[in-house]
Amino acid sequence: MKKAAVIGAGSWGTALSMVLADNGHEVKLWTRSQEHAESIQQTGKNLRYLSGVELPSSIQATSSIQEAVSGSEFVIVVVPTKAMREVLPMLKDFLEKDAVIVHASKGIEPETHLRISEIIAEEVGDRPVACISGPSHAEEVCKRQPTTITSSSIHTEIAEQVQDLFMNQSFRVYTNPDLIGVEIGGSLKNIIAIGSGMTSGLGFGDNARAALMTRGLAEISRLGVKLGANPLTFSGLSGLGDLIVTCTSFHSRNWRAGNMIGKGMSVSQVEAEMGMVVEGVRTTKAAFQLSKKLGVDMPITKELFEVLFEDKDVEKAVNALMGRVKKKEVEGLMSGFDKMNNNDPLDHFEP
Ligand SMILES: NC(=O)c1ccc[n+]([C@@H]2O[C@H](COP(=O)([O-])OP(=O)(O)OC[C@H]3O[C@@H](n4cnc5c(N)ncnc54)[C@H](O)[C@@H]3O)[C@@H](O)[C@H]2O)c1
Ligand SMILES: O=P(O)(O)OC[C@H](O)CO
Repeated sequence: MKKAAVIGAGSWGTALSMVLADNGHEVKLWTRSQEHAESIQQTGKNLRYLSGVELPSSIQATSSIQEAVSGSEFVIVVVPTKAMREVLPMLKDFLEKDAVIVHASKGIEPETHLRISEIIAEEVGDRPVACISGPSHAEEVCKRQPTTITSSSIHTEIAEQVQDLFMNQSFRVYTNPDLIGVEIGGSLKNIIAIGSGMTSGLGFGDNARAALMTRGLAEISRLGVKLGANPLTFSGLSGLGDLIVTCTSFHSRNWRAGNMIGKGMSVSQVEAEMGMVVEGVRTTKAAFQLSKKLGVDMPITKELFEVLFEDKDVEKAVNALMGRVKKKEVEGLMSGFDKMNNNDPLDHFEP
């Protein structure tokens, strides 16, 4: 039995608390407001974010970050990316010496272009950090439906500790040492999910969605490899896996946001309507900036940036993508494979 603090009682923090409680760990779930903590304690439910779900009674909700973090061996941070710089300084002084920080959020910071593990390093200093990411909608995890994710850390033993912490019969956890690839894949799929929702909002069908997902993965991989990721990570759970789930599910906030924009709503109207974080909007800005800085061609991200931040008409964005000059498919996709040490890509996957 381990002691764990989950920082952020939105849908994902709550679902992860359930996995940890199911595994017999002592779980403190930190909420931003005292009222929310009291409501969870009194009703045994998170009425705001996962209303129909009965939480294990062992989960202790608290609005005291000191109470949550002190004594915890694992601190799982699950707030939206834009809240990281507010929350991390609040918990920093209460961290135990050997506490492992795990983050489960998916985003890149605009302007700095930092991944979340890099923001953590800036805010709390040099500590063991892991990221968990993969195709995992909270709505299904809390029903204990089969889910697979990846635990990633540059320290193999930390990734494995986190794997052991979360893994159970309905929640299967793999490890991957490629922290850059895992964080980039999980963050950038949200951009493509917004685009996928837009195509449905515009009335397009399966062909358009499949095109966007495939070419989206190509540009995610191009940027990731430029940043130092292993290209094969993008065909794993935190890459292709998460892209599939987010681009094809009504659970996805990013997909739903794109769908509403495709039907004609403005970005601000959509964000107000959702009431939950839509990470892909800010990440589109960050990825667009990064692609320009690094000279990486990301045509889908560019068009979505113009729709989301420069009021470009969605249909004009589609026309711009479809009317690009002719290209070879495979050459661009394969660039970066030379970074692999091994000549046989299949050797990189464990059975
Ligand atoms: N929902 C999912 O199924 C899911 C799955 C995997 C990953 N994620 C990722 O997890 C992260 C959190 O998503 P979520 O679905 O739980 O979001 P959510 O909108 O359901 O909840 C966000 C939580 O963060 C809190 N919060 C917001 N701003 C804050 C601030 N400034 N300070 C402190 N707390 C603040 C909110 O009160 C809320 O409890 C996102 O990065 C998301 O991409 C979500
Ligand atoms: O609801 P979304 O679009 O934020 O996606 C949630 C998760 O990232 C899916 O794995």
